[in-house]
Amino acid sequence: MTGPALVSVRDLRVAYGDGPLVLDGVDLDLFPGEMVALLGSSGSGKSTLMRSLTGFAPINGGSVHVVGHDMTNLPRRRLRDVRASVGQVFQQFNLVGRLSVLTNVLTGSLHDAGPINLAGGFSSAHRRRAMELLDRVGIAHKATDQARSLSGGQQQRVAIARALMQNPRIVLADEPVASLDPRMSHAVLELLHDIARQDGIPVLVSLHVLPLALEHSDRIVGLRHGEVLVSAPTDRLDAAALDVLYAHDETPDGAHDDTHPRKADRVDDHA
Ligand SMILES: Nc1ncnc2c1ncn2[C@@H]1O[C@H](COP(=O)(O)OP(=O)(O)OP(=O)(O)O)[C@@H](O)[C@H]1O
Repeated sequence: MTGPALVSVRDLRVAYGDGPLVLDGVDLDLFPGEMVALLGSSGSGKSTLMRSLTGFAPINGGSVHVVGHDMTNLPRRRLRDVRASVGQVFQQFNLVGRLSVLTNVLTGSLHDAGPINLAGGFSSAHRRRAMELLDRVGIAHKATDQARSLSGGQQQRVAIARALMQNPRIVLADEPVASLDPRMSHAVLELLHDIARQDGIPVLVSLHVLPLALEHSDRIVGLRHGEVLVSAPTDRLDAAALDVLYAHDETPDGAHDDTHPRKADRVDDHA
C-alpha cells in the first residue's frame, strides 16, 4: 500500500426505496496498487457496494469518498467527472459487438472527447494510445476485427483496455470472470492484478470462486447480509476462514436463517 486511500467508505447504509437495509454499516478502503476481492453470497450487497462508488446506490447514511470527492453531496457535473475516473469491467463485457475491437477501446476516451471528436472520429493520439493498450492486453492483432468475433476471454481483455483508456484512478470489476472458463479466469485476473501493481490503481473485483480470490488478491473483503464479516490480507486467510460468509445461507424451506453470523463473528485484521 502506498499513498492515501483513493476510496474511503464509512458506516455506509443503503436501502432501495422503502425496503430493508441492503448495506448496513459497511467500511471499505482502497489503496493505490492493491487488488481487493469482494466476496459474499448472492444478494449480500457486492454490486450495491460497487454502485455506491459511482453514485448509483441510494445512500441512506454514512459516507463515501472516491478520489477525494464526497459522493453523498456532489453536484451533477462533478459526479460525471468522478464516474470518468472509475474504470468499470462487467461480467458480460458490454462491448458493441458490431464495432471493431479498436473502436470499442476508443469509446473509453469519450468522456474527454467533445462533439467534434464524436462526429469526426478519434484523434491520432487516442488511436495510438488505444493500440498501446490493446498490445498490453495481448489483443493488438485483433484490432480491426469485430468485437463479437472474439472469445469471451479476449472480449474481457478488450473491455479492460477500454477501461484503461479512461485513465482511471480506480477500477471496479463486477464478476469479471463469471462467464469465462477457468484458464481464461486466471488470465484475466492476473491481468487486473498486474494493472493494480504496475499502474498503482486499486482494483476492486467481486468474485464467486474462492480459490480465484485467494490466488489473485492482496486483500479480501467479505460481505454477508450487507455487513462486512471479513476484512484481511489474503495471505492470512484460507477457504475455512471464508466459510463464515456462506454458512447456513438458507433454511430448507428457502427462508434466510436468522442465526447467521453477525459482526461479532467477523474476521478482522487492520494490521
Ligand atoms: N435496484 C434494486 N431495487 C431493489 N432492490 C435491489 C436492487 N438492486 C439490488 N437489490 C437488492 O439488494 C440486495 C443486494 O443485492 P446486490 O445485487 O448488491 O447483491 P450481490 O451480492 O451483488 O448479489 P449477486 O452476487 O447475486 O450479484 C438484494 O437483496 C437485492 O435483491
